[in-house]
Amino acid sequence: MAAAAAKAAVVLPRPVTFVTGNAKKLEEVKAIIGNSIPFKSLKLDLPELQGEPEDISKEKARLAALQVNGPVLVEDTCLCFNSLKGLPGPYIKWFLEKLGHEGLNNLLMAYEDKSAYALCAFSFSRGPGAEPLTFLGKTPGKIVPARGPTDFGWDPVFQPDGYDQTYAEMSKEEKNMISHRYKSLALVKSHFKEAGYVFQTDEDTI
Ligand SMILES: O=c1[nH]cnc2c1ncn2[C@@H]1O[C@H](COP(=O)(O)OP(=O)(O)O)[C@@H](O)[C@H]1O
Ligand SMILES: [Mg+2]
Repeated sequence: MAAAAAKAAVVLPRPVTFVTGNAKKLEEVKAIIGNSIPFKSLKLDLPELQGEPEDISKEKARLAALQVNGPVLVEDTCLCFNSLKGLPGPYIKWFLEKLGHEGLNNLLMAYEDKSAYALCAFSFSRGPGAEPLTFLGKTPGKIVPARGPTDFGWDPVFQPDGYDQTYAEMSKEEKNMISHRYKSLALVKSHFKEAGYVFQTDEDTI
């Protein structure tokens, strides 16, 4: 009965499955969480839901947990323009695809305020039926004409506050120290630390 634990550890039946089909996101998540959370990645075709970022993220985690039948992490990224009351927000993927970097700038042509924020929502579900927890990370900045490499989404048109480089012009290490994804994952990491989840491996005989 050594130190009757204040709370029993929650045993998760396997590593957390991070559901994404986006190789660039996966690269950043790996760089940011390293070995702190045992996870594997899986590309699942989940519906792109509509609504508020937090609700979309929770619902996605519920659906993913059912499909995976185990613990899951899902992530969604929004790019929100203050002049447009937060839009394109969760719809940035389609806006970027259809309008490109120049079109995103043009959306703000009629407004003096070019400020925006990148918002990352990670949701974690322990498994089917469990209520997902959501962790939001937000980095404020502004929308600028594209500068820097064009290998990841809207990175070239987003310049975080306090920097004179766009996300795309920054080194990966630098972006990963201040990004919306970093901030959200910092909360995910502290949740895992706090909860002290135990991951059951094949060798365990429970
Ligand atoms: O950190 C980022 N920098 C730049 N673009 C990003 C970043 N994170 C996501 N994106 C892009 O923003 C959009 C967000 O959509 P979503 O989060 O649904 O991506 P996914 O479906 O590709 O995983 C996508 O076009 C994605 O490529
Ligand atoms: Mg998506």
